Amino acid sequence: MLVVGLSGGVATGKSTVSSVFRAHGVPIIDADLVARQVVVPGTSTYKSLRKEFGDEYFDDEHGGVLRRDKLGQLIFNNPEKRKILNGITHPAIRWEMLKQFLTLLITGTKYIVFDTPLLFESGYDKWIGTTIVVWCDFQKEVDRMMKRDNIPKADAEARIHAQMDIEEKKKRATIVIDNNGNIDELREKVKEIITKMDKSWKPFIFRVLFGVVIAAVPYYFFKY
Ligand SMILES: Nc1ncnc2c1ncn2[C@@H]1O[C@H](COP(=O)(O)OP(=O)(O)OP(=O)(O)O)[C@@H](O)[C@H]1O
Repeated sequence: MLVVGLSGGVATGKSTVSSVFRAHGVPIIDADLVARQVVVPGTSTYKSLRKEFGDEYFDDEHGGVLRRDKLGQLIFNNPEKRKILNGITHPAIRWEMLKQFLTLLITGTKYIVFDTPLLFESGYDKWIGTTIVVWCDFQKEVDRMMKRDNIPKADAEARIHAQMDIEEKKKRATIVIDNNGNIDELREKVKEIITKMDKSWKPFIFRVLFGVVIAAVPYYFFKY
């Protein structure tokens, strides 16, 4: 199975790109979604967070859900608290993503998209054959974020500056998608990429190699 890593800047269009893949029937492992799933009330991660950060970060009027905005504000300028938060959530996120990955591996899907904003920061890109970075000009990124999230310009700019420079991500990517045009143009670009991937032999070659490795294990086990 070929794993395609999808990343980019904040609000540069990753979700829009992944929705085109999804509509084409390609399974998506969405790191943002997983990060939300592991902190739903009742999970062990939720309980650890509540114990560590206190009740004020949970909305008991709405089922006790985590107040992500409030916690986000706390950790934005507090590296120590951010480290604690990551120490609690990251193992759970990694485990959940691994489970999803293994499930898809068994189903024999041709390729999957691994949608994660921090693909390069986390170092996962080293393990992934094909990486896609979607980008747009800084001003467009700020405007789209302000409009979508209803936040002031300074906050949008701060969120962009908190991430790895988009030029660095573009340099490391296998495929770069320019999203300075309109949404229909973006969708067309993604469809072209999907067409090329559908024709690619890479997943087939990976599958054969995987089959050889799987067959070799019992062979050597019984032989020696
Ligand atoms: N080409 C485009 N023209 C106009 N608006 C766009 C375009 N592409 C995306 N948008 C809009 O910009 C916003 C951000 O897009 P999207 O949510 O896909 O980005 P994202 O990279 O997934 O964001 P995040 O980093 O927050 O996960 C959305 O409101 C989306 O509708």
